[in-house]
Amino acid sequence: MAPGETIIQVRGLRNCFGDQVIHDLLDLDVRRGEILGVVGGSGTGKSVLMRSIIGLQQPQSGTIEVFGESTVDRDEKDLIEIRKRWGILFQGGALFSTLTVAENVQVPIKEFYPAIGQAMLDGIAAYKVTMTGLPPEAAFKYPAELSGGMKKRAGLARALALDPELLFLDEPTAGLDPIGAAAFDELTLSLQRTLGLTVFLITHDLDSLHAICDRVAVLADRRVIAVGTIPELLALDHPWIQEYFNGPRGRVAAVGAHGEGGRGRT
Ligand SMILES: Nc1ncnc2c1ncn2[C@@H]1O[C@H](COP(=O)(O)OP(=O)(O)OP(=O)(O)O)[C@@H](O)[C@H]1O
Repeated sequence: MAPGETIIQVRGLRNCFGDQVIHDLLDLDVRRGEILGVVGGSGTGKSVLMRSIIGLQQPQSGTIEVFGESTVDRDEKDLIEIRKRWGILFQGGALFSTLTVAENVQVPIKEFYPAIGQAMLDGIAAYKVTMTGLPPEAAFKYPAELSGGMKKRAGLARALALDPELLFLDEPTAGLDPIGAAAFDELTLSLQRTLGLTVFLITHDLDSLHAICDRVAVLADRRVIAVGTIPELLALDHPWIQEYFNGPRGRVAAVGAHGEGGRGRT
């Protein structure tokens, strides 16, 4: 696939839980090589959208293609080849608490490549741990021994275990202090550039949107109401978009990213 080509295509998506309609007629395209920020009020269905895309949530209707293949109504084993091509950092890191960081990183490798020997597994885990900016000794620690920021990095190391082309990040900077969050943004951007990743980034973090996202998709009214760069979104007259980006926090984040010394992408 060429850069800019659609890597995730969602059309007419409908998700309900009982009487509660979460998504209706939702469309979205994610292009290869971009960092797409996904924003929306709490409960608008950002995580449900991600879970639908990766085949963990069966929608009522609609189509979803990732790398040109449907992820709807597929058995887990049908999705094996696609699952090897993406990595996921779930909200909160979702590390296995009884495994060390290295063992956590090795979980997806063992699942998909059971024949790989322990020495190579250890080598890959050490490399991924270093790649995410953790000290080498962090590989031997248990999640409970790590700070919040280190847990996120360990989760990212596991998400990168299989050298994915596509990375899903669900609120990676939530719970981090501003310095830790900015450092995680830098890491995401540098990995995306170095590895040529496409990143689907669910976030509430306005600083992250300004600092690293190429485009932002806005979820409201059960669908994606707009996708574009932040200046493109600001030109729209939607009340939630105006309130979000032009409210007090939005303005501070914009000054931080585009003001003196800033290097906003959008
Ligand atoms: N398995 C489930 N069963 C029933 N309802 C669910 C389920 N998963 C999600 N929901 C509901 O779907 C809605 C959307 O949830 P989701 O977690 O996707 O929101 P979100 O936009 O990611 O929110 P936040 O920003 O607060 O994380 C919520 O009202 C939630 O309660």
